[in-house]
Amino acid sequence: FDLPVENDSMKTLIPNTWNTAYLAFGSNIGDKLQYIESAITILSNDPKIKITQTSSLFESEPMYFKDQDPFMNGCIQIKTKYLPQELLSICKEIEYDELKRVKHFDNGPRCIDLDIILYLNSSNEHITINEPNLVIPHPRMLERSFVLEPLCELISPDHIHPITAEPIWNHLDQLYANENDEDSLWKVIPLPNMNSQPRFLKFKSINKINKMTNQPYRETVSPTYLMGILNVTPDSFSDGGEHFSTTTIKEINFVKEMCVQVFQLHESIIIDIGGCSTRPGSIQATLEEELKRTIPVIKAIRSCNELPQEKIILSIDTYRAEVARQSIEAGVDIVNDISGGLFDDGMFKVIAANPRVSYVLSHIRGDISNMNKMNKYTNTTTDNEGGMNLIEYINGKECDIPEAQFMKVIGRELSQRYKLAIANGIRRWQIILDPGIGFAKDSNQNLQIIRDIPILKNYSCSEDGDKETVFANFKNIPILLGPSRKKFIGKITKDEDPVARDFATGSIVASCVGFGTNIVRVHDIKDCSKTIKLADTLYRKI
Ligand SMILES: Nc1nc2ncc(COP(=O)(O)O)nc2c(=O)[nH]1
Repeated sequence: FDLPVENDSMKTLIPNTWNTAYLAFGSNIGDKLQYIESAITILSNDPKIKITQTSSLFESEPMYFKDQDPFMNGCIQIKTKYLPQELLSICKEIEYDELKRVKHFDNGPRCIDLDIILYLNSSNEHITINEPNLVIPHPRMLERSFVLEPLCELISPDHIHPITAEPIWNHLDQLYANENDEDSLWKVIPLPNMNSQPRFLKFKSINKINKMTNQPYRETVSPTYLMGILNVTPDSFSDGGEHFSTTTIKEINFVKEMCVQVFQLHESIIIDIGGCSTRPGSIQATLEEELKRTIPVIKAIRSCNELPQEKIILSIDTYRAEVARQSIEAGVDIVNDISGGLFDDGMFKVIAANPRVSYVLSHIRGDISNMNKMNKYTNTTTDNEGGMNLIEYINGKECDIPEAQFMKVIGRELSQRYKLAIANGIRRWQIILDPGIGFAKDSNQNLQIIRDIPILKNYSCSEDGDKETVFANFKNIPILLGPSRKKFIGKITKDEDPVARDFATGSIVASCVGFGTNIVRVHDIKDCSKTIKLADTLYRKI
């Protein structure tokens, strides 16, 4: 687009005030995430820069020059006192002086690339620049899904491009409407390296047009992950503690048997180790007891060289920060916290200190003893809490249809936890969402959660008028559901005994996949590995 060289926007910059900028990053050499993390850390250590949001991480095929490794891309939102040209110098210093980038040729391989995409003054007005060494908005941003996709996670659907005068979200839809395969991206969630090899959870959705309604929609096209439950508690309602033992031999043999079954159909398995039952009304184990049950099992699994370690993703099912911390040290890759950080103020800091550990942020109300009395989800109970003037979107459009109200309330409450997690330094790319089946929901609401997964996946909200708050957008964040053997199933099938609900759980698991769930947490690993494979083939054609 043709920008006037001289324009008034630069005159609106007030010295020494906090302005907003959006930077795009990319790397396709070496440990890409290490370079990205290093660049973000250097920026955050600068007193004139505050990192306010990071996007998801995406893997994309190289544009322009094809014969090179795939890129890892994303965006960050910063507050900065640097003027645009000063910020450009900071980015170049980080690329070439700090991280030793060597430029071979245009669009060639690079360890790190930092581009200024957008720059807004302290009144949130766009600054436009057209100088030989700096053009803002970035002149090629509208042709790049690896910039627009992460950028649109951080800006509201109403955010207008200052030159085209169109919402930037619309430019992303227009780009995808071309249906070019190289525009579709893999969302990657980093896990701790193993034998210095990077590991990731990978997810992919594509934008499609419904040929009958001509309406755009997003379709999940990546395989569903199976999360197998390994409860090492004596009272977990569903498996009666069949795995609870003072030695870890039983657990190791159980894991070996699971792997044999699952790896016939799936590339990897997530094993979720639980040392403290969260059955409604259950007595909570002490911290010491939970540590004694879980840490030895994690260490035993991780030290067993008969297991294909790189294909085993370990998760700890805990709401305690100290259990999470010691479990990470012992080798878990995911912290699965049913409380969304509510039960232990220290949890978010532990997760933020480990940017390669993934975090399941779940929805709940109250605590284990009273949560099932707190299942009133009408708009009057939660909106305008603390006077916030919330604008909520589904698929980028404000939506007030009654059918969406239930999941909007869950999305709203989850978004409060999400913003707090981000404010405590957790990266968006670490987060998996779980709307909490069986936690402060009645049977019908548990069924509605499964039906409404597409609403949650497309939920976003901004606090109108408050420039300081984070725009919470759940697009591209994977959804985990844990329906296995739960009471809402038994109520329909008349199965009092949870273990008798396994066959019915299989049907529910297939439905979860059909509604777009990305990870399903199950007890009956053998049969559900087949159910998930079938459902992926049927619904995702993979
Ligand atoms: N993320 C997540 N974790 C969980 N942990 C335990 C239970 C309780 O079920 P169990 O006692 O049968 O394991 N449910 C969930 C769940 O729904 N989601």
